[in-house]
Amino acid sequence: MAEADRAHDRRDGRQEHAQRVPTVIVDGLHVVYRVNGAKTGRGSATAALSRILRRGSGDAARGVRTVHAVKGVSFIAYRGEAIGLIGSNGSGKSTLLRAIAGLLPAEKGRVYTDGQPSLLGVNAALMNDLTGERNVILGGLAMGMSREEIKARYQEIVDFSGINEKGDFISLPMRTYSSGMAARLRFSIAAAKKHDVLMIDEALATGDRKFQKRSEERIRELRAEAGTVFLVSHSNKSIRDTCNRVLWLERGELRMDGPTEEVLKEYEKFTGR
Ligand SMILES: Nc1ncnc2c1ncn2[C@@H]1O[C@H](COP(=O)(O)OP(=O)(O)OP(=O)(O)O)[C@@H](O)[C@H]1O
Repeated sequence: MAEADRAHDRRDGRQEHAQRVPTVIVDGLHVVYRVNGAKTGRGSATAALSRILRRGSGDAARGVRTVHAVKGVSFIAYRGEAIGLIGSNGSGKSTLLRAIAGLLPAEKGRVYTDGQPSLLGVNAALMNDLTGERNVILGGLAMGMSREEIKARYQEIVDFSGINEKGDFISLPMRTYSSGMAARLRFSIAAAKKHDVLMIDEALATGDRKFQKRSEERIRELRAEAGTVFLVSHSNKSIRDTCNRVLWLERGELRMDGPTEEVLKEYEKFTGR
């Protein structure tokens, strides 16, 4: 090939690259949980001793049960995408997100990410005995924001959460909040920062309708800011309103991956809704 052609190809490649930047690559991922002492009637000291003395080193010999939660999942997520994760209870959605966030090891296969993905609700290391106010600072610092950045965005975070709509709750310890209020504050803190990859697990289901609308709006903004958003939800409406692409998991396997409407149509046929 002539040098000019090669240069042209390189330019084309760069253009393509500029248009679709991968943020998460999941390649043949398997995740297996190991549960110790899962069988009943094995809690006694003698049973434990005989387990220790038993020969063999396999999981079964050690009395460990395994749950194969994610089975050979592969996909590439790009910048600017909002990807919904759907599937029946126990299909592996949360497990997949936790593995992408680096919180669970891969049994087989690989996960490549651009930067550190933020998993909402886990990465926000909030403390129940501290006030909402202190938690905004703590959560902000935990996400890598500077004190100045947090100060500048503090009011916006509190306003977005709506915690103070019914009185001065932000100066009370978080343990006095309802689960919905706590979830709203967590979402507001996480959403205050620009994320390369933001993963939200059912967060929208906890707030009331007004807050859901606000958070859906924020997800659209985060997407526009060129990050990638993953959303696990059992609400097909939330998925429709916020996501442009959907991954459908069933029994740990990726059953379908495509545009929201196409996948939801098949999923609704499957669930009979
Ligand atoms: N900590 C754990 N230890 C052992 N098994 C687990 C653990 N967490 C989840 N599992 C199992 O892994 C499988 C996938 O669970 P996961 O929570 O990822 O599903 P999900 O699709 O998020 O479900 P849901 O819609 O009910 O939240 C299930 O069979 C579940 O029992």
